[in-house]
Amino acid sequence: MTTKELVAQIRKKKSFLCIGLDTDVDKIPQHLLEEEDPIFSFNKAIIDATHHLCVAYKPNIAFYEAYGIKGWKALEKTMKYLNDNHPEIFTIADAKRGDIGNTSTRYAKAFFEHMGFDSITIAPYMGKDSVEPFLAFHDKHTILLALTSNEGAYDFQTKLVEGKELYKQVLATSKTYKNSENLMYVVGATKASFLTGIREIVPESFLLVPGVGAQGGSLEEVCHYGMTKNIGLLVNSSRGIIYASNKKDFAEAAAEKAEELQNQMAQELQKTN
Ligand SMILES: O=C(O)c1cc(=O)[nH]c(=O)n1[C@@H]1O[C@H](COP(=O)(O)O)[C@@H](O)[C@H]1O
Repeated sequence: MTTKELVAQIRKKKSFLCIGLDTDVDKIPQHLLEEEDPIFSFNKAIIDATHHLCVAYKPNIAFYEAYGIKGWKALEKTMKYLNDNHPEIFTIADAKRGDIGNTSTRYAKAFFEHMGFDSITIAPYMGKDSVEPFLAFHDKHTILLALTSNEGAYDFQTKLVEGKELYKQVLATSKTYKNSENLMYVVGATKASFLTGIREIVPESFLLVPGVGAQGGSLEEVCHYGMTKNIGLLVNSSRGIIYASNKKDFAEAAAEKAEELQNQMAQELQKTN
């Protein structure tokens, strides 16, 4: 999917919501455990109930890898279901990969070609030759970790390197990479006050912003400091939506939570018109 198509979907649905499919068998409703593939059944029910309210889904790969081959199959089925039924939805493999060049190419093939994702999250630590293999894929997006939502973000990301915070170095340097137009960045919602400085370096780039809901970030602040003419934001919530209920009404409860966020987003979008 191109960025232009993503922006068109955001305007059409009045939503820049990304729903995180962090599907944990210990948290899903008990009755689903009787199904042949509980993880896929859960994801399908969530997708069926929420796809009109969001523009993206972000399966966090750890939640699938944790169940071995069964988890991987559930992920493949989820991606096939999404691509067959909702090709207008932007998909994010939250895999946080990155390795030497030839290995990065294999990761890119796995997620972009085999699994059919539109994008993948990448750790920038290994630098240019570990990121560029992902950028080489046409109409696919590489979402580089810039300033993450967690407490440990302050261990390295905000430290000064040659007089500039490391996350700012990541933003500035990555703009010099080949095919850098395919870059997006992760900025945690808990770090909204940093967004003004971030927008000085990447004024137009899309930002994936996790951390609203369970981690306490504020949607209003994120929009205030981070929104651009072309929106430039995908705001993710995982647990706050998908585990709104662990009873039979889980999908309806998820849709209610998603709708609350979508309503707030529609109001924020009005401000950009
Ligand atoms: O790359 C991410 O998506 C990510 C980056 C970050 O800085 N913080 C962060 O929470 N995430 C992911 O976003 C999701 C947040 O989930 P909730 O806190 O349940 O909404 C999880 O899948 C995290 O792995």
